[in-house]
Amino acid sequence: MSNRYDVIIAGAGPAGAQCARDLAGRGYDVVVLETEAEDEFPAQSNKSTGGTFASMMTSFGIPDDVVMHATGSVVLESPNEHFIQDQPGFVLDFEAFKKFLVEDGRHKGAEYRFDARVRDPIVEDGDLVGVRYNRDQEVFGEIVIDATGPAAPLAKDLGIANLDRENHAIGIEYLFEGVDLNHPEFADLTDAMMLRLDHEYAPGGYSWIFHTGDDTAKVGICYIQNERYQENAIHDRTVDGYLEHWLDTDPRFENARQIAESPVRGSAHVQPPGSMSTDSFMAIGDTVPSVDPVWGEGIYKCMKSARAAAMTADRCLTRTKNISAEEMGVYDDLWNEQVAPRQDRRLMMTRLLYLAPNERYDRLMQDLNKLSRDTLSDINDGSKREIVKLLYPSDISYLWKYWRETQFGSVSYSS
Ligand SMILES: Cc1cc2nc3c(=O)[nH]c(=O)nc-3n(C[C@H](O)[C@H](O)[C@H](O)COP(=O)(O)OP(=O)(O)OC[C@H]3O[C@@H](n4cnc5c(N)ncnc54)[C@H](O)[C@@H]3O)c2cc1C
Repeated sequence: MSNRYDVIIAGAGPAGAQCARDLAGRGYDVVVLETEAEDEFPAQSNKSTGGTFASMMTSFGIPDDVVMHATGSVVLESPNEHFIQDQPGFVLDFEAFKKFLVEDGRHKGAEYRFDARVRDPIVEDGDLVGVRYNRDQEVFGEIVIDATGPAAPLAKDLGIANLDRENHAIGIEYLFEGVDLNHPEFADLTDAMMLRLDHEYAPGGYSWIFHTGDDTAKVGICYIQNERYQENAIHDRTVDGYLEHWLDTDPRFENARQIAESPVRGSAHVQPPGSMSTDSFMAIGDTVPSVDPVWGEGIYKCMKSARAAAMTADRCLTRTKNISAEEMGVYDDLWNEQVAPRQDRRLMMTRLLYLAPNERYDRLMQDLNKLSRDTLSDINDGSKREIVKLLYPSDISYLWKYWRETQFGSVSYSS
């Protein structure tokens, strides 16, 4: 087995595995190091609801057989209102999706090493030349890519990722059967992906029901964990406690039974990305935080960042033959232009959304019902003009709260 590659990728999540597909497809020697054992893969990393849209499926050639259920609409719920947008989507079997990406990458020539927990970068004479994994195993390469999600061991070591605990969002989800998807008190969730803004069930975040066929659905919640976002939270109630509370009090779950044994758990960071590359190094996927305010499309973003990294590696290894920080910086440019344009505004929308009280969510749904489909898509893309249309003078208090949040963090002023 060779121990020298063009590109070393840490992590076989959607980002790492997609990047390997792209690079191997272009003829590069690429190795992916994944901490989980192959016979269990994906175990703990099987952490996503897998809701996505046609653009992701077609852009990355994802086959229908990893789709658990095709949906026809997205529903947004607040405590007393809802908004329905017709939009074809797909709830992926996340395990099958991850396995497909690995197999397809292998087919194209990528090498995978499972049971390989990446520890730190190997730096010689100031140059990054490889990666150390497990106890003392080493692998060498021209370019190293961290795609380990929030773990980010390489990016952290190289001072690239500055993932802040204050911006940490956690999530939990179960698969249920016996869910009443067309309850008279709520919107019809048959063939829908539903996101609910309601601090009773997800203080400082949102909860969801994604239909997965018949009377089954993925049901989960996620929220930002810091004090400011937890103003509406009940002391000592854990994320599991909130999900239980939702299940106990929402009539749609009266006859619901959990199907899968263990819950899906995961986390992400809601914060600006900062720098994403340095000499012969790039950070991709959830190692770099990026959030969509309305739909939360993590998968599409991380696949696009994988493609941007593959394009950059191709350019640096073949065209410019230069892997300096300046050349690798092309990746940062592509990320800001193509992966998550106008990230600052999208981030602001996301944070404002989670800070607003329940009554404001009801009004938001009423307003969304009056807007055109294009307007909503523009809002999700961070259009200032369209965002302003949704704001009221009374929102000044949340804007103020948001400003203080971004200036001072949450714990320093918990009055
Ligand atoms: C509960 C939940 C629900 C979600 N639902 C949706 C959704 O419906 N739609 C959507 O688009 N997005 C969703 N997301 C977000 C989406 O899942 C992520 O954005 C996406 O999985 C990120 O992919 P990634 O490859 O960057 O990282 P990850 O998926 O985190 O993959 C990282 C990989 O690296 C491996 N790894 C970690 N540490 C090491 C190490 N030291 N060495 C080697 N390997 C390592 C892990 O085992 C894993 O395989 C959800 C996230 C959560 C937590």
